[in-house]
Amino acid sequence: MGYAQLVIGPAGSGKSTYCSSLYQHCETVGRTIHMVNLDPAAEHFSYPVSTDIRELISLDDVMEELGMGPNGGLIYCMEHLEDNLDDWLDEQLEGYLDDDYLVFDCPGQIELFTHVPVLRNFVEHLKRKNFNVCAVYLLDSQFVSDVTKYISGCMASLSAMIQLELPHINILSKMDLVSNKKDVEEYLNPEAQVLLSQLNRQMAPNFGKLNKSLAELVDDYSMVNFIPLDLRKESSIQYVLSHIDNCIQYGEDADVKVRDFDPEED
Ligand SMILES: Nc1nc2c(ncn2[C@@H]2O[C@H](COP(=O)(O)OP(=O)(O)OP(=O)(O)O)[C@@H](O)[C@H]2O)c(=O)[nH]1
Ligand SMILES: [Mg+2]
Repeated sequence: MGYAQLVIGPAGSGKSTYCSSLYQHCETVGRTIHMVNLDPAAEHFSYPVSTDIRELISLDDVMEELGMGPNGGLIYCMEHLEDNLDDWLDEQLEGYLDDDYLVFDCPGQIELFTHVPVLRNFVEHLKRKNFNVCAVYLLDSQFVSDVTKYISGCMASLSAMIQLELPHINILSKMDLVSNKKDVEEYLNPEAQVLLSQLNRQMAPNFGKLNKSLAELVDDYSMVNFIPLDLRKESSIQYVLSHIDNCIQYGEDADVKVRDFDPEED
């Protein structure tokens, strides 16, 4: 049984920075995680990359040789990955041990987790290979001060949930940039009434019905529980990590084993 985080979210939401901080944190506490780069356009890394999609295909080559633009080229690269799950990916996965913990740093193109089936097939493949996978969706806290941007971020997260059908953790990133924590707090576990009144205040009256449905949707499915992440604080990283570990049952097997061998218990 392997464990994996699939780190997703809009462009620039802080995925790679999170990956890097997570790696450092794990190093500090003496825990081994393996970083996998799934972004064929990435150039600089502040964590050691143990598996890299660019060894399979790079965006530069695709753009140069096929004359594609950056976004079409990226989709092309990811589809190439999809075509190579059984050979390239499996070869890579064979290099890991049974209960290794992998963190996949994904590209930020929103298409990848809204309607292009590549990531879905990718995680299906990981599941077949006996990985417990969790989607870690990052949303930039800077967008949360505005309720309309917040709703759009929630909808993108919901798309990912529907597309991927994975255990899912929402994270509000870049909390160090939030000067007034109170502004953000009501968005961590928002209530339909609060969202609705804010939406109605900002938008023309003819959106009233739509706003009500959106606010209720967000509330009904209680999909929007955001965990704030402040990378300056080790405790914040630890808190986020423990939620994710819980989601993929990391560490539970170990507990069971200890208990099994405890002579005090029957
Ligand atoms: N202040 C602050 N800046 C951050 C934080 N996380 C990321 N950034 C900045 O936000 C920008 C984007 O960060 P990345 O980690 O590259 O974001 P990403 O989601 O990997 O971006 P793409 O891979 O291009 O989609 C960079 O300039 C980072 O320095 C944070 O916690 N605090
Ligand atoms: Mg990145």
